[in-house]
Amino acid sequence: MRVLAAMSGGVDSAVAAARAHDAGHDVTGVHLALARNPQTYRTGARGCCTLEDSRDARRAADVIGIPFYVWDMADQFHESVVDNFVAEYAAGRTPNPCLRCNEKIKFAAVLDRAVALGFDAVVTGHHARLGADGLLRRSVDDGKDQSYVLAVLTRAQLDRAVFPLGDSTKAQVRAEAAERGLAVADKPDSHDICFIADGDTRGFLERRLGTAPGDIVDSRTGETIGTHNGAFSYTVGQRKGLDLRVPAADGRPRYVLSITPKTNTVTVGPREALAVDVVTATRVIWHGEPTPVECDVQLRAHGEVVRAEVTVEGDTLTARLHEPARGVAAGQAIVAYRRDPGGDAVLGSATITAGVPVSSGPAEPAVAHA
Ligand SMILES: Nc1ncnc2c1ncn2[C@@H]1O[C@H](COP(=O)(O)OP(=O)(O)OP(=O)(O)O)[C@@H](O)[C@H]1O
Repeated sequence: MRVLAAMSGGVDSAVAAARAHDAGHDVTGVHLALARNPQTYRTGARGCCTLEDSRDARRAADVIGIPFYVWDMADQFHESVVDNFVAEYAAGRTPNPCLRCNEKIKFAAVLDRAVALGFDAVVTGHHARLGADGLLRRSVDDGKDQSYVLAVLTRAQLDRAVFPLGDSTKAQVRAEAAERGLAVADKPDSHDICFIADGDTRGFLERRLGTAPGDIVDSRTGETIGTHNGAFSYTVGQRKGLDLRVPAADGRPRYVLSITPKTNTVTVGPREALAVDVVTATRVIWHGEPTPVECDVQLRAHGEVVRAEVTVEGDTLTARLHEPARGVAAGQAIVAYRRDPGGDAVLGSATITAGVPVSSGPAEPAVAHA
């Protein structure tokens, strides 16, 4: 196959490209320049957007012995990922930009351009597997598994994806990189959000959206117990960073229960009020298995899995959880997995719209738009 290896400048994608080359594919390496001002992006720790990353990717391609190009995708990245990230927070939701980048950039803009240039597939260093049945599966390395942020891909996108690392642990990948003489063998893993240089999401949102002082309200009493600089920078389930002037009567911490953009209000309550046992979601990608189906669901990146009955009707997915989950935020993905000894298989995914609090009546939106 003629394949395009997406090379971030990190160790994973360097080894993925090398393995694709060893497997006999005709591999071309491409680094995506995603930053409009690369110098403002984090250097060193990040594996995606700096000039240093671009040079690391080029050096790795040279060692492997494959042609290498840099594609400037900064405009598409900013429009599809960064602007969407800001808009989602402004609407009171909690987006996952890595998932969005996979959906709109790596396996859409990049894949489309690759196909137009005559490539058969895109190779990445994601930690995930593709089964013989075409279903996405978790990596053998639980701690590194990235199936959650890939679960949004359609069958057509998965058919043109190659993930050479899914059967390896991160430690094995690093050891192999060293054996291959790849200078990135010890490069630190990327963390946080690549376009937020200092890791301060709230500061980033305030620079984009301005500050908008408003109230933090107690769900039980309706009393204003604190203030904030913009409801948009909070997330359901959040406990830290709440500036409360009235301590809780029971002395227990309070958590964000909901965000209401229209009134710029953040509502907080005790931990037990976060528990939901029904989750609804939209923008469904489902891989065929008839529903209702008993499966595991994951409700946020690196979150725990919960057993549930999942039903898909049209573009709505409903998950009835067998035990309550907390911190379920609109805008995050719900990913359904079928247990499988060869790596749990992704049955489908959807974007969370609401969680229904345990033993409450009709669905209460996690975000009130009224
Ligand atoms: N700027 C980029 N240019 C090209 N490919 C990229 C870029 N950023 C990410 N990728 C691709 O997406 C994959 C997953 O990205 P992610 O940021 O999660 O990687 P990572 O864990 O940092 O991996 P790596 O060690 O390869 O950087 C990478 O392995 C790579 O194939």
